Amino acid sequence: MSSLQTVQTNRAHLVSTLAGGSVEKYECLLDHLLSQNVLNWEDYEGLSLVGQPLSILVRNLLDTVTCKGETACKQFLDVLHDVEDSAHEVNLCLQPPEDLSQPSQYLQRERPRIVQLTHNYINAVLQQLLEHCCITQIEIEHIQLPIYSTSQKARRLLDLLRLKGNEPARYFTEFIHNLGQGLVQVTDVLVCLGYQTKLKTTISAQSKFLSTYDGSENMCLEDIYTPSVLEIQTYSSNSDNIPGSQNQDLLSIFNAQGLINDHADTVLILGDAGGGKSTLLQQIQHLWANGQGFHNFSFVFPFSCRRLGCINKPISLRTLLFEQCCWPPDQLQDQIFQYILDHPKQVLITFDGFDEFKFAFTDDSKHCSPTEPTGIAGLVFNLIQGNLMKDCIKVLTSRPDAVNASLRKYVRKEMHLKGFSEEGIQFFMKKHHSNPDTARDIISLVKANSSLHGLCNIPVFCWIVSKCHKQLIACGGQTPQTMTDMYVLTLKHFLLHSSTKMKVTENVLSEKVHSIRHLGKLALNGLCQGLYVFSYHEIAKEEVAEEDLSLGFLVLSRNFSDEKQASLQYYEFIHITFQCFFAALYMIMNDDVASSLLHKLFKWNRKPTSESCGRVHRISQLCLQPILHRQIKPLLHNIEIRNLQITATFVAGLFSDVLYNNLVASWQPIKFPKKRKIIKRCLTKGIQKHFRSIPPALKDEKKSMHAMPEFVWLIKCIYEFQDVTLSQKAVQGLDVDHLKMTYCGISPAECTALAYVLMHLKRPVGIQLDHNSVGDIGIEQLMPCLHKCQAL
Ligand SMILES: Nc1ncnc2c1ncn2[C@@H]1O[C@H](COP(=O)(O)OP(=O)(O)OP(=O)(O)O)[C@@H](O)[C@H]1O
Repeated sequence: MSSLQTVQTNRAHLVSTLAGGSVEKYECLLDHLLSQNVLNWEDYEGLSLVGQPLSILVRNLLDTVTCKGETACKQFLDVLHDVEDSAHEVNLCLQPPEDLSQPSQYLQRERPRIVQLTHNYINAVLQQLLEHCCITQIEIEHIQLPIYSTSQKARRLLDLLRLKGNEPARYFTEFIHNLGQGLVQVTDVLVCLGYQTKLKTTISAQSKFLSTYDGSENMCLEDIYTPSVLEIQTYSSNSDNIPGSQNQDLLSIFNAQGLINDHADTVLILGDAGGGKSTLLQQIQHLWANGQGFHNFSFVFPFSCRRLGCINKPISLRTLLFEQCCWPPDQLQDQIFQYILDHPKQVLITFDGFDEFKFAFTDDSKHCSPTEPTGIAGLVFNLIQGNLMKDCIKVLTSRPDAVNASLRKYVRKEMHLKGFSEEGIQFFMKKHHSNPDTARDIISLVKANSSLHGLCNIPVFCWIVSKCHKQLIACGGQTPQTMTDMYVLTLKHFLLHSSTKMKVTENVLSEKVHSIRHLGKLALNGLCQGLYVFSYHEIAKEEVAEEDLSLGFLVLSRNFSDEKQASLQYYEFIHITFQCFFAALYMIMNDDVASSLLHKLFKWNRKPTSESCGRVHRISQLCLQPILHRQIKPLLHNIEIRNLQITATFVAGLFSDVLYNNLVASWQPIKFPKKRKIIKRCLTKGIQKHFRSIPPALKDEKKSMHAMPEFVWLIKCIYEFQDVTLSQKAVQGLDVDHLKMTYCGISPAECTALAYVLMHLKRPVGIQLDHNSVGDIGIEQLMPCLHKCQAL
């Protein structure tokens, strides 16, 4: 009997078997018939109408096949036989594409196998195609309709690709084929795509909101993110034309411009406190996780050095990635980890806040095994060096001070984050306030007030100004001059808003003195012990009550608090600078804090003492342990230098006339006048010591002084103190013709302070400010001292 006759005589049987079977089986049959050209697309479309009863579709199929004659019927019977046979065991071996100029034909020929191969991972596949702009989100939504089974979704995808032209089909063909020459690699990658989807979901949720906003404001990153000025550090001797030093976008972090060391994998991003380093990383992670950028990375593993520092047991790379970022299904762990190791170029690892890591970088010990556990410091350092995950890009952010020369050997590229430009400030204000009138008022306020303007290029200050705009506008002419003024303003803002009962006219500082004291003690003890995250028990021990927590300065640590139970929650200050601010408040308001301690605050030694070397070990043990109630005095040495400087700057600022009077009226601390005198003396002596170290001029040469960053810090403290006589006194001993301040990390805020002090110079000097980020706003800040500049 011919095949045609077989089909015709067995029609009733075929209809009842096929129509009584599953839709999946019928559609699988169609896939095979299409792939073998028994059916053409027109036939296929007519035979795969959704919503039609299966019996009608089967009858139509038999009609179509019989109309096509003997050969078609034979192929039909063979295919039917194959489909029946392979119901449990499908041959998934894809044939390689011979001719990529005809990708649609390949996809049609391999259709049954592609459907089988991809349907379990269809979400991940669709995501991959979206990221490569092969399909759109709306198309995905159509494919993902809940009426379709996963196989049907895979078929809808293939149907769509046929209509989308050559490029998407070619990408998909390559994608499917490049996965490997066989089943194992194909599933490897698809399994990894599943893991990628999970990782993206986790990171998307983690990066959605800005972490350091107080609890009352749930600010979405994408609603507020403002591009900051990012510059490539080239260390070119020619300061007039530094190639690539201009503002860069986020993609430039990964391109080849400005490479210092081709063989290294670590990109270093430096920036000052509150300059936006964490936010920048968060934006990269957010864009990646939401398929909006950085598509060349299959996996992004974000780490906070603050959190890593608290891992005090040996850990392997594998555990680090899976435990800290995203846990894969148990049975797939080996496969996924092997894929990660085999494809390091597809992996991005970010380490945020290296200055908080508490371990100084060293390349002493080599660790190359991805599965053997080792100490967390060794693991991170070996990743940075490329002994682990060579060729995988690591992005490390840090405040400048924490990076030593031995780390620099492994830096591929160094970039500096310089905060907001003029346009950035305005952009931020407009994003922060949906009411255009409010945004306009704040922008005019900032523009009209030079010192405010100078501060606002640092994002965290921009946020403060924006948040406290009502008080600022109400201040009238008396807007904040210094960084400390800004923090006091924020303090009052938070205190006022924490209680609905409090009236603006009441002295909030005096009302809430106990809360400030509790938070201050916690902050200072924390700084002294390198603690930035506090357990519920530590908080309770420092007598920080619910009422103090409700002020909003301490927020739940996103990294640590997974549990719902109060006793398992961890808190951190909304920003590290606020921890420094509260520590400073505590030092000046508390008569128990000895005045001699203030001397120490301003006389720290840059070289590590034997005690501070030992800190590395001690702190790792202390991390997340209850705070020990020790004397504050001996531990002051242990404060990380940058934080110590910020705290000292706040201490100086709290003694400015305006704040001094305000705080005396609120708290009446007995030792206040004495402490003020000490600070004044420390600052004068500090700067004079600096001048005394200037070597005498060589014969026929001008006498010049090369300022160190500490000089700029002292000037900043003097500015914060806001005392004209102190400024005059500070520079009266400066007898130079040329003041070189290159590489001193000077931004507009420092320019304001420099102008405030240098305007009292007895005679004009030449000032050299290359390799800082002065910019137009900085020059504007320098105006008051320009008459003392022979050359700038
Ligand atoms: N690009 C940005 N767009 C909008 N807001 C920003 C941006 N960068 C920073 N901010 C604001 O400034 C705050 C501080 O920024 P961030 O924590 O990123 O600074 P940082 O450089 O990591 O500081 P630190 O070194 O002290 O940890 C953020 O919480 C946010 O409010």
